Amino acid sequence: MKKQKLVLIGNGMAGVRAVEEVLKLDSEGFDVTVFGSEPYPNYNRIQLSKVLQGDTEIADITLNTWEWYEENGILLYPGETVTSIDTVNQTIVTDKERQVSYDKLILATGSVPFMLPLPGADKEGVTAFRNIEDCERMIEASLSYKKAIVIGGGLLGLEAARGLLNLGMEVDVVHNSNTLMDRQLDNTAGKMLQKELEKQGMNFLLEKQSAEIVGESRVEGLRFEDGEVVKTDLVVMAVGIRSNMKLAEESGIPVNRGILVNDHLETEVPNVFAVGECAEHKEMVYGLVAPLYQQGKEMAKRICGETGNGYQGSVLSTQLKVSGVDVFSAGQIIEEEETKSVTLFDDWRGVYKKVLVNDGKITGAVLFGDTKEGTRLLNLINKRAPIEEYMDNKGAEEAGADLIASMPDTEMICGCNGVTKGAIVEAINAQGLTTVDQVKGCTNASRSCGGCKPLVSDLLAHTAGDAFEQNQKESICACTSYSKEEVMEEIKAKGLTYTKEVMNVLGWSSDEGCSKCRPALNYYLGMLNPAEYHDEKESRYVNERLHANIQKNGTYSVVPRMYGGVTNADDLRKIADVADKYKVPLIKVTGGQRIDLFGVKKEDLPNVWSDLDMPSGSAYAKGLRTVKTCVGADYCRFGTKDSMGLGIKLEKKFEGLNTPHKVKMSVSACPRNCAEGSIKDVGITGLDGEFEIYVGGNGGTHLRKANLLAKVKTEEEVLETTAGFLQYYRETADYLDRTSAWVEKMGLDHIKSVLANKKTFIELNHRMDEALSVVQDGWKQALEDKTLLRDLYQNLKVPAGSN
Ligand SMILES: Cc1cc2nc3c(=O)[nH]c(=O)nc-3n(C[C@H](O)[C@H](O)[C@H](O)COP(=O)(O)OP(=O)(O)OC[C@H]3O[C@@H](n4cnc5c(N)ncnc54)[C@H](O)[C@@H]3O)c2cc1C
Ligand SMILES: NC(=O)c1ccc[n+]([C@@H]2O[C@H](COP(=O)([O-])OP(=O)(O)OC[C@H]3O[C@@H](n4cnc5c(N)ncnc54)[C@H](O)[C@@H]3O)[C@@H](O)[C@H]2O)c1
Ligand code: SF4
Ligand code: FES
Repeated sequence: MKKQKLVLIGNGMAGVRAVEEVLKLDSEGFDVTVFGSEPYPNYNRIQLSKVLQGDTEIADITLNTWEWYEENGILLYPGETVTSIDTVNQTIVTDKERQVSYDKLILATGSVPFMLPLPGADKEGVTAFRNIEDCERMIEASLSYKKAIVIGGGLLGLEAARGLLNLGMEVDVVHNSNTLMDRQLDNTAGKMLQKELEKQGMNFLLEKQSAEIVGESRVEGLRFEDGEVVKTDLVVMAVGIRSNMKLAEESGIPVNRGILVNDHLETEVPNVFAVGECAEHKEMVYGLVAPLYQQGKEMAKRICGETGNGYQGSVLSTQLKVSGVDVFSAGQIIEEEETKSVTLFDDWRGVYKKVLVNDGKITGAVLFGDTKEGTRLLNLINKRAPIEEYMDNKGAEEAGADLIASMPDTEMICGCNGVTKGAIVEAINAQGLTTVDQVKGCTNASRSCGGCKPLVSDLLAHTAGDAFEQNQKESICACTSYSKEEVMEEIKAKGLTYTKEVMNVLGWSSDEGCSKCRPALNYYLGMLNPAEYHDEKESRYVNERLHANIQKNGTYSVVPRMYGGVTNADDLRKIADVADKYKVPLIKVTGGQRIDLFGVKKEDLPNVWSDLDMPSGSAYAKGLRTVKTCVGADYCRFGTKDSMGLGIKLEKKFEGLNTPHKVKMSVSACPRNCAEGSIKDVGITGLDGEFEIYVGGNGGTHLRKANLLAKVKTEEEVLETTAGFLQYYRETADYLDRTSAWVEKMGLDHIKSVLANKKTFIELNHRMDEALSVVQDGWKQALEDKTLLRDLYQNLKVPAGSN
């Protein structure tokens, strides 16, 4: 049967989940095309709070990898915005003038942050907090500026404020009412929350009306209506969101506060659906993922021609993601005339619980300081349970009964994803799951805000018993319970030689593995057996497979190697000729002292490399990127050493080496450290008669100053110590750990003691030499292998917006 064309506008959390639901019901029925204005695959927007707070990284919040789209045959156009819909001829047009027809269209355009229309709101230093760019903007501001104001004391504002405090800024939160989170908490809980956050260092300006953002081109202060001006370098607006429905409205699809939909998420226009924050269902527009995911499930049934009761609306519950503060609320928050409540207020322990009752039925709850009962209360509110049900169980809990054991199977464990205790227990028993990650992989529980992780963990301990206890170690991914160390042991003991074999022999739960374990296994296998192992291109991330970095607009960047940042007229001429011939729109000098050609079309990549005839700079690789050097003794009057010469030697020695994550190095010829060794994975400083070797520095999001590993006398010793350090990192780090994280994990003293052991040091160097003996240049290898060339550059299914 001919496949139907399903087009999704909006590559965000609600839209992509809805597509997952469609594929679950009918994996063969649709050709799916996805447009997303943001230049990324679908990521967990919720976790941006955690990124800002320094608990996770942007790289770790991807929900659906590039490979996921590819594997499911989905055509993704990232960084491309749909600008109009012709609902009569069933076509859409994008800002790149691409026209695509559809049989079924899903609008999942989300929300736009509401920006207060204050005079001065367009100044530099004023931002929303909605997407990766906003998050990066705040992190960047924290590197140069000291003071921030967050306007809005709701969930978003408080999570942003906690993040900015963690980034070392002073933070004022400006709120227009006298209670924080006034949409989610009552006055008592709001005041307790304020006290707790003040202890953490937040300053509150309550009942304040902002009037103007003052400053020249950049924000310098915020003026209130009462005339007071508070100084600031950054203003974050977190005063709510508005449905993003402009496209729908302009295309004649009926809207109100959102795009109007019925119980099956159908708009009033045939074959056009809307889901997520852009949709309005029964006068409600939702701003949390739980209802959006429920909507997606019901919509998928209708799209796949299945029957269902349709979406019936959701009871909202919220939890603030600020560590050290437990707040939960659900359903009704404030008492009405007929409302009764069960209240506990323990000022001593800082615990407050209020359960609201109408007609003997539980209708809402507010918890502060102890939120263990949150999920249970949400379940009771959802089924409008009689208050006795809560009180009876409360007795059991107080008598010490196990909360998890006493939960019925129908009770919800993961509110975001609608996963019940019964579903998790069934998955644990049927598939022998022993880790939270595995439960996430199989059931979706804990895949969104992560708030239910402790409950999932308790449930695992209760259901899997010993197996869970033994498995407190981190498994590589949800496909297996094996840790990295165990997998490496098994590879060595059983002589395993390729990724599928490892998965097979070690009983992976999925035959194909996943985007987390495939690249990791490929790395571990190659590292353990460099001479024999055939690198599996298909197990690498897409940038590494293509030997180029995909850019926002779907084109690629090309960086030839420029050893030690030193170049010559011939190379510069070649680069200029290539730039002219392929109409390269941007030539940029990088922070690593080389030249980047931006905007190269995918189909031009092989010819560009061939014409350049220079080694690849591996700017895409988990391997040595750059060795930055200062000008050194030959030219600088402070220089004590030939920093450029040593930099070139280091780069020539380690280029092409695979490492768990990217590695950046530098060499400076005096302690003035012009090549910035204190933020490099390996930074060398030349002194009179010796070199200092610093390791584990990081200049990115998680700034880390490098530690002094060793002082040595000669260049030879620098090369050997670097080799010993890098090989030990290669052998013991988890795949995707930067040296900064690894040094913290292992401890500097431990690494020093390993390298101080002469025998171990020689063996590490020996194994490094073995690894280096087989490295190949990525571009050369691709150019020489015609099959590879064809597979990589002609068969790639993700056009990523390419022309
Ligand atoms: C920092 C932060 C923390 C949060 N924490 C929580 C939490 O703890 N719990 C919770 O439940 N929720 C939380 N949320 C809310 C949650 O992230 C949203 O409810 C959810 O992401 C909405 O999903 P969506 O798909 O409707 O919209 P979005 O995720 O915004 O996706 C819409 C996408 O469509 C794209 N788009 C729009 N128009 C077009 C067009 N014309 N063409 C192509 N693409 C287009 C947009 O660029 C966007 O990428 C948080 C939100 C933020 C910002
Ligand atoms: N943990 C979570 O669940 C979480 C975290 C972050 C964001 N979110 C979601 O993201 C969306 C945006 O969050 P939000 O906090 O911006 O929205 P919100 O509407 O929940 O809160 C905005 C707050 O700003 C206040 N406000 C409005 N105008 C103001 C003004 N002029 N001056 C000072 N204060 C003002 C409001 O009183 C309100 O308390 C919401 O849908 C929210 O549910 C959820
Ligand atoms: S690090 Fe020292 S030697 Fe090198 S350029 Fe700077 S001042 Fe000169
Ligand atoms: S409750 Fe949010 S991920 Fe489970």
